[in-house]
Amino acid sequence: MLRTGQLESIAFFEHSLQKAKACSKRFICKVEKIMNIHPLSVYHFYHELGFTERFYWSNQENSLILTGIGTLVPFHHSTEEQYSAIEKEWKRFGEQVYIEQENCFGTGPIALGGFSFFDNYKNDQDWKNFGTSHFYVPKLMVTVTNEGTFITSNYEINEQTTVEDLLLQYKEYDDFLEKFGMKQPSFSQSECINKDEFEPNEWIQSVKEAIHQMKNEELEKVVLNRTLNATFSAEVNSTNVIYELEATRNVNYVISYQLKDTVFISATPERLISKKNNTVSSMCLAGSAAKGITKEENTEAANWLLNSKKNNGEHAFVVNYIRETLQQYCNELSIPSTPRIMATKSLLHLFTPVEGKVYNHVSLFELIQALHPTPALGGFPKEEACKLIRELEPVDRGWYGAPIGWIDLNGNGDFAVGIRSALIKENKAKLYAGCGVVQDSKPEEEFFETGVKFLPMLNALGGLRNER
Ligand SMILES: C=C(O[C@H]1C=CC=C(C(=O)O)[C@@H]1O)C(=O)O
Repeated sequence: MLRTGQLESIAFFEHSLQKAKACSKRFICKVEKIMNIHPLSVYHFYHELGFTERFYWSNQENSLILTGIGTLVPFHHSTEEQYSAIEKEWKRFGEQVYIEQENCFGTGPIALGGFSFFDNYKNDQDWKNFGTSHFYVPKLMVTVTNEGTFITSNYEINEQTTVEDLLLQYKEYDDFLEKFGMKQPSFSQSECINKDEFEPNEWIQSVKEAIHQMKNEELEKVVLNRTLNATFSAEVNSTNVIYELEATRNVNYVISYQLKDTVFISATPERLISKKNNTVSSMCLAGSAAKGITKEENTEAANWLLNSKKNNGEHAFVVNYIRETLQQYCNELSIPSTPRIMATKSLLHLFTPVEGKVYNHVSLFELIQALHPTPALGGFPKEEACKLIRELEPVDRGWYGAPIGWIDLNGNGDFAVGIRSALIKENKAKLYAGCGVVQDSKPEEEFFETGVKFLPMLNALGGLRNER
């Protein structure tokens, strides 16, 4: 399956092991271009290699699909300095890995992972595998780009490691790809047997309370989240959920991150920040309207949204915040003065793209830390809004609404905001949806909006099957 012949592989491992040992490296990375395989097959059959972690990432144009399985090195920190701690460890890893040649974008050693919404979140059972930050370098990763399909395999070595040890490991990956790389996963959706919106009346009361506080205090916007618990007749198959999300996608990202028995999955329209050399991209996404059925209804909804004072106000907090934050890191920044419409499956949003050029010393982790949470997920002012969220929300956000993505050793990468998401464990899923609350919000309308935000994920999970 792998393109490299046996002799070439022997030569590669002999050469790189010798080089790596000579400069005291602890890891070796091998990248190969291969014939097409479907990354979802690798994602689906990961346990055949005895792995318990897997990651799936695809962006809007499918210009980058990543599937990582197994952990070579984990990085996780529960301190409040998790961004700088992860960055430090990532740099250290970079110094310890032997790479034969400069790799194409999206291949080679990549760390996949994310952060929790709050630095010091409550010890929530649902999120116990995830913590405040979790990243890992996968043992095996498939990358699909416009340039083809690539396999990255990463190996840990020590003084005793022999070429035969590495070849044995390599053969295991090769056999796995030979056997499963083309095999169609069995897509079976489990039936939803119960759907329960968590404390709907209490949530509406919380929105009223937030609006009330805005009258007296300096708080101007807060984003409140609510949850829906769904139970299924059998274990939820996350391959199937990804497949459904991909088949009906019109969001920027489909992401899945599994640690042990828990999977966080998000079909999110929202990018927090991406970086390629000095170019960064972000976006302002806030202000929503439900889509209509006909084209005329959608045009009407889009016009309404573009002219809605309340939604434009909600959106402006995000634009101002992202502008003020990125200005500190960029020598060029381009943000259009008026928002446009972004359409997802069930909603229209106000959307303003952001492009910039950062100073040479600026890192992706620095930008993530500075931006998160934007007023699209926290509120404005940030501290007041976050304080109120913690007071009013009974369910921990975990990784909902937080940065999730990947980074390479050149410091390039892409981080999305984990909204329109669910946490899946066995036959249960908890879905998350939030909305911006401002002084002229109507609690029932916000309730409706969050209800619409649940739908694409609920649908992909199979929760709307009997209602279509
Ligand atoms: C907080 C969420 O959406 C954000 C992104 C787009 C529009 C939003 C809004 O109109 O309230 C939210 O700011 C969510 O989907 O959970």
